[in-house]
Amino acid sequence: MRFVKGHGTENDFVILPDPDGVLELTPDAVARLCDRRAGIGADGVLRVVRTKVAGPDAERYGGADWFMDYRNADGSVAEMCGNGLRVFARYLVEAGLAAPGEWDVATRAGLRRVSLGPSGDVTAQMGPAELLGPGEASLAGAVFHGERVSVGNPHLACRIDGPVATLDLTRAPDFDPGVFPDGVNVEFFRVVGDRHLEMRVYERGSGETRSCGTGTVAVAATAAKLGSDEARDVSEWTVDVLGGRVTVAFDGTAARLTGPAVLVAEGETRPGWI
Ligand SMILES: N[C@@H](CCC[C@H](N)C(=O)O)C(=O)O
Repeated sequence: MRFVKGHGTENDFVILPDPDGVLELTPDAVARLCDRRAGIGADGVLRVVRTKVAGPDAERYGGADWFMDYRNADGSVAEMCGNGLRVFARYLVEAGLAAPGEWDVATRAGLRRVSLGPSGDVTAQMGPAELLGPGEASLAGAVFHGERVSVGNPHLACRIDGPVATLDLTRAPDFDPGVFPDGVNVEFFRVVGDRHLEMRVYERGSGETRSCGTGTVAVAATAAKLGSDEARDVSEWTVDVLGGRVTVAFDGTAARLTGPAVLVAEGETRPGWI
C-alpha cells in the first residue's frame, strides 16, 4: 500500500492515494497505520478517492473531483478535519492531481473550497461554525464549562483563565453522552491578546493532538461570541496550538482557516503487514 506522510501544524496524517476507490480500509487497518510504535504513526488517515467512486454520497459531491475520506487514529470516521483538508489539498497539488488555485474538495460535511499556490500555506473554507449553547466536560474531577459548536463535526470549546500548558490531557475528558451522543472534540482555550488565543485539544478518536483545525474555528467562534459585538461576525483570529499557529477568519457567514500543510515522506507498507 503506497502512502505519503504529512502534517498541518503537527496534526499528522497518513495519506492513502486510492483514486479508484479499491482500498478496503477497515477500522483495524487504520488503527495499525496510525500506531506510533508498531505502525507509521499519525493522528488520522486521509484516503484520497475520486468522488465518482466515493460510494452512495457521490452524487452530493458532484462539484468536486476528489473526496477526503478522513478516519481518526482509532479507526472511527469523522465528518471533517480542517488540518487534514489543507494537507489533502497540498497532496493533490504536489502529486499533480490538481492545479494550484481554488477548487472544492468533497467531505462528509459537504463541499469545502480550498485555495493554494504551488507551495506555502493553504486556506480552506470551513463552512459556518454553529454555536449550539452551553455544555460541559470534566477533567480529573474539575468541571469545565464551554460552548457546544458544530464545524461539521462536534466540539466543546471551553474558555479557561490560566495557561493551557498547565492542563493534564493524558486522559480523556468526561462528558455526558446524552448531550454528545456522537462523542465530542474538547478544546480548552485562553485569550492571550487582541483576537489572539492559545488552545489545546483532546480529539474524539485520536486523543490529545498538537492541533485541530475545526477546533481552532470552534474556539475562535466561541471567543467572538464572548467578546464585543463588533468582534462577532466579521473578524480574524490568531490561534496558537502546540504545533504552531493558524488564522481563522469570519466573514459574517462562514469561517476560513489558513495555515501550513507539509508533506514529509512517502513509501510503501510491507506486503502482508496490514
Ligand atoms: N484534527 C482534525 C479533526 C479530526 C476529526 C475529529 N477528531 C473528530 O472526530 O471529529 C481537524 O484538524 O479538524
